[in-house]
Amino acid sequence: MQIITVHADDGYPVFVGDDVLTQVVDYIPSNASQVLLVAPRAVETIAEKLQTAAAARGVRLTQFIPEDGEAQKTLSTAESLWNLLGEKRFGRQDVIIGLGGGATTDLAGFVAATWMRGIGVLQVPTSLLAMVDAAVGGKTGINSPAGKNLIGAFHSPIAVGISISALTTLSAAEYRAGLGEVIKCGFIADRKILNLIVENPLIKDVEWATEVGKDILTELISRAVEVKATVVSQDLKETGLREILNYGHTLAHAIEKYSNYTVRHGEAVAIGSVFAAELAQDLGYLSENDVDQHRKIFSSVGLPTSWDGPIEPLLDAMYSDKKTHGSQLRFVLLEGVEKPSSIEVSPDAILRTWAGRHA
Ligand SMILES: NC(=O)c1ccc[n+]([C@@H]2O[C@H](COP(=O)([O-])OP(=O)(O)OC[C@H]3O[C@@H](n4cnc5c(N)ncnc54)[C@H](O)[C@@H]3O)[C@@H](O)[C@H]2O)c1
Ligand SMILES: O=C(O)C(=O)C[C@@H](O)[C@H](O)[C@H](O)COP(=O)(O)O
Ligand SMILES: [Zn+2]
Repeated sequence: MQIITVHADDGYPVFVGDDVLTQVVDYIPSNASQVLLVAPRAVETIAEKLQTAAAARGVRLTQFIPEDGEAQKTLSTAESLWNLLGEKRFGRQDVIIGLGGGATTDLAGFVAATWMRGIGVLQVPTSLLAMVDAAVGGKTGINSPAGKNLIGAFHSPIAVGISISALTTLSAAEYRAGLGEVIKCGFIADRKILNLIVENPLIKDVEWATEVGKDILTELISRAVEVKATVVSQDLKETGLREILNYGHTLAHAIEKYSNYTVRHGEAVAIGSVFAAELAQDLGYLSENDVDQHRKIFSSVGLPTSWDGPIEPLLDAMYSDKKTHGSQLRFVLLEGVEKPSSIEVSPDAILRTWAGRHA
């Protein structure tokens, strides 16, 4: 087992191992008398294990089963959770456990951040995407009709437990979507991630990755978490540096919203990162080879690299992006692998690149 420490707020450990549920349960504060477990039906087997472990600790556990996927990141689900916390008389010392994919850890974290102005949350990610990204770093939130993740709070967890064995029940498509965020980390801060993926093409196959390739998968997960931990430890509230974790997300969030969340987050990040590379090439920061590298690596793991819908509604949605300053759109662009920065981009430049790639 490996422990990666995030130095934000009080600091917290991220446990990475085959099965680290016990380590997470050990972090339930000793004065907590109850725990709210937020977990979708897809991870019921792990939820049962957590219930047994919590019972052994003498805490009362209530489980809330949200709708699956992005549909749970809504105000009405958050309200149901607040009502449940009130009904069960949850106090400041009690905690929430978010068990599931990134949608669940975002929701559970947001409810923990807002109940009584903030109670503890333990994050137990079960999708690859949540392991390498969503459960770590303290960004929590829900969506609104105005856009994705527009309502939320920074709320660091007490601890995060990444049990690699959880991935054995994850679908092939969800697993590949998680690789989108892993590759993003490679481009912004760790070229070894890109090398590992190129050297191990079978990594795209979740069965291979969780059996024969388990050591490589574990290294990829740990490296991606290290990237996130290093950035978040320096800039928890995204005053600058943290924006690099948003590589590919300006377009990705617009595509997710426009497609009514039928495009997976990790798939949208792959499309958005390739577009960011094309934009960087048009603006003179990257070469054609760099753009090819983006297309090849994302498509090598079965991720999409382009989007066929119209650009106008996407451009409109991009103006709700949190990196926007006033009316000025900003993109995270690369000047090379491991060289990200946040750059103001005109709508004309976006339209030109979009038109060029469809020529
Ligand atoms: N807070 C952050 O820093 C951050 C970072 C990245 C992404 N996100 C958010 O995370 C969300 C995407 O996360 P996601 O891709 O995990 O989506 P998700 O939570 O919708 O999970 C994807 C699907 O996999 C299922 N699933 C999860 N674990 C499983 C398992 N072990 N076995 C079987 N099925 C399982 C889920 O029930 C769901 O159907 C988006 O809302 C995105 O905005 C947040
Ligand atoms: O942790 C961050 O910071 C990120 O930007 C990580 C992203 O992968 C993640 O999707 C995040 O939720 C996006 O945040 P947002 O502030 O653009 O909504
Ligand atoms: Zn993301």
